Amino acid sequence: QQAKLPNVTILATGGTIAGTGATSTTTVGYTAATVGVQALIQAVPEITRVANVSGEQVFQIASENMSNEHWLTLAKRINVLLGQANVDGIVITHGTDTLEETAYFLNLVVKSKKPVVLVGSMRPSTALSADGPINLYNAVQLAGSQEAVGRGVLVAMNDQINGARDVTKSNTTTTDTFKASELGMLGYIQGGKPYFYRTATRRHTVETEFDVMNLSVLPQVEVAYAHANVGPVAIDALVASGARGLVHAGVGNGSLPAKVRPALSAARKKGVIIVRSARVGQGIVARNGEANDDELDFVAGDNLSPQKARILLMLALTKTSSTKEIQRMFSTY
Ligand SMILES: NC(=O)C[C@H](N)C(=O)O
Repeated sequence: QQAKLPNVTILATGGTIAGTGATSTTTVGYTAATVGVQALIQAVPEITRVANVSGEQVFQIASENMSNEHWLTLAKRINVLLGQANVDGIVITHGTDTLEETAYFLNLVVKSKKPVVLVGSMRPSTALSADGPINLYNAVQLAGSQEAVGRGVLVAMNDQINGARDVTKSNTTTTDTFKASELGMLGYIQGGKPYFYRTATRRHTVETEFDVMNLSVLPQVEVAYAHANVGPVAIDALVASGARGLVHAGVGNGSLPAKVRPALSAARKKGVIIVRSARVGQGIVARNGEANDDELDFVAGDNLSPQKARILLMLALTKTSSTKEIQRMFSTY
């Protein structure tokens, strides 16, 4: 242990960053989540010069298999670690498919100002020009930096820093996939130093009202996707399966197709909370815009993607079932 260096814990969860392929040119069709955390650290000995690093294997999964239960386990472990004086920051290695969702969940339930940085890779560890090692090196430096304190959960990939709320995977395979849509990234990591230009304005971490430390399950919230010719089948099935909340990934500005509106309205009358969002990927779904939310007693999803609206609605339902209160939360987080 070097006294001057920050203490960073790496929590490994799997993903392509821990993946292996048959050959150095295998960049699709590889196996995710095979390399353990100690091997990940040993592959980048440079990080031991910038931080005192320790590793824990929390799970070993491809992130398409990430579940609410995994999130609760991860959040609880992070809160315990960050409560210790000998931990300055945390890096989570993670598959990229649901990385943005884990990041937003943690952004709402981590109770510390210390840096929490998610990192993954688009190429497996065995590939030519694998992006995992440099991403991990940058993430550790960011998690150990003073600059990252109090900024909420961050994503460090491709030399760029993004905030958990706004970042999304935007390309199926390229290494520059993580973007904050039209809102832009927060900064860069260059030469081992973070450069921040912007900061997230929505409340996060220590400023939220959510606490998962005593929870073992989250309320069931599902997403129903709209498209031309859509009918009520999926919505009715999701409600019948016991959903307490439904996020409607509407077309355009969160519009409700005529065959969908009665099914959503009936679900609301049964007590299911309905959030109107959009499948478009950019822009705001505002209250009483393309639908009369006051009359339907629905919640407008602001600019959250459907998958992130699901997370906020789950956490909201741990506190309240009032649409007014939930609408306030969607304007706050
Ligand atoms: N690039 C990746 O990490 C993709 C992988 N399917 C995962 O999310 O685990």
